[in-house]
Amino acid sequence: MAKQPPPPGLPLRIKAAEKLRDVLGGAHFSPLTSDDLPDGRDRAIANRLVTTALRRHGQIDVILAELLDRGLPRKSGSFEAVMRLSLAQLVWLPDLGAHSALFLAVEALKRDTKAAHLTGLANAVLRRAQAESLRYLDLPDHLLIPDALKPGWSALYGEEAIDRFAAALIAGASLDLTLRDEDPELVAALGGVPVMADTVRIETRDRPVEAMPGYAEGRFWVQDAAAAIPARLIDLPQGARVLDLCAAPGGKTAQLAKAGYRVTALDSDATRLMRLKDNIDRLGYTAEIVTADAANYAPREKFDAALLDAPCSATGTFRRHPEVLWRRTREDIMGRAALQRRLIANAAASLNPGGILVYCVCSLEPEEGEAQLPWVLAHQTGLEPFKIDPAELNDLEGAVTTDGCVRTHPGLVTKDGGALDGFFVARFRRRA
Ligand SMILES: C[S@@+](CC[C@H](N)C(=O)[O-])C[C@H]1O[C@@H](n2cnc3c(N)ncnc32)[C@H](O)[C@@H]1O
Repeated sequence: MAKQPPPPGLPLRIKAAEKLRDVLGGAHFSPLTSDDLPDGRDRAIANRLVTTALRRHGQIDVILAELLDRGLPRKSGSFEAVMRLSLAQLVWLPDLGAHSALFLAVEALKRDTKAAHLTGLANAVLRRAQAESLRYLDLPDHLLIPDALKPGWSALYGEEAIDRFAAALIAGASLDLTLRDEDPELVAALGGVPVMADTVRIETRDRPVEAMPGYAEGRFWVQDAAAAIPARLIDLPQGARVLDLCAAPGGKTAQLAKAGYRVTALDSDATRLMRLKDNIDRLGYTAEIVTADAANYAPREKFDAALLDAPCSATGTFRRHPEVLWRRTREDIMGRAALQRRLIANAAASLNPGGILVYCVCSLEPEEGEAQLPWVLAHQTGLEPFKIDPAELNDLEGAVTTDGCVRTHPGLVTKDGGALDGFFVARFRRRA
């Protein structure tokens, strides 16, 4: 007998569950691509399911705790991922229909040998969730932010920050591009809106970045508006030697090359450096590429400036990577803050007298940002603060702190009315 084709919608459900399961297991989230699901409509639905389940993670935790008396069954394959997708669909994606949330969950579990015995449980739980979906829709948004992050955020960004950041999480991020040249024609072809300096924003797009006009010709690169700020805070004559530390995949390397500097791009990850090389080749820029640990790199010739985009908790990127919120522990953040201090010390040692150091992290955590300033002043006596003037950032009000650092977060509004990733930037000068 001929093999039955799978029910419509099942292949995309299984792909979505595999993706979510990987992320729950520790992988970095990236949307499903045409290699995963060639059909654009299927891919869009699968990505909506996964991103909604990730953004609503904290609320889905509450629902699962209420509906699974004995918690999640252990060693149950794709069960958790399949349930989270269907709960996201039942409560927040009503246009996808309730029937498929139940039916396809059961069908997906039947095909997973580790979870096939749980179809009865899944069916019962999802039926109860369907009956309660209007009540779940009213779950408070503050549940979207883990308790571990709330005190630091309320103290630094104000009491209402939790609600504002939760709203930014649900809204997600637009696509920000940095332009290689002033390029009004391209901006019009892309349907972009100027955000600040050479950053334009694309609110809706109908194709992958690689298929957008101008990509193949290297006329832009993808970079959040906030991530584009640090490189602009180095203002030196063309030809100055600039060290880009923790450089891959090269967004800031490209900006430094665009400014006319002789750039050395350093990263410890050789694979990520291959991506950097592809990116700057596509854009027509050049840079010396070095694979090394930034904590002990000792250049033969010192630099006029260094940009240190240090590894961090990345909580500032939660609109694109909601999973970072649920991964970070206090210990983890403190460990990264200690590494950042080692990297700052070594970056300072690679500068000529008078050389500029820009330190930045895509983190919202004060330990990785604001608290690094007094530490530098106390322990890196060879560095002095080189305060950022609000006039240097006149297209983003409210981003420069009283200490002369830059602090962006998803509650700040850009001139197009949009939001930004969370970044902290401090600038120093090596004493002569
Ligand atoms: C936030 S990403 C950098 C993004 C990049 N600056 C850009 O604008 O495209 C952090 C980078 O730090 C690198 N990294 C982490 N630890 C490092 C170390 N000890 N030395 C050098 N690079 C490191 C990672 O491989 C990663 O590429």
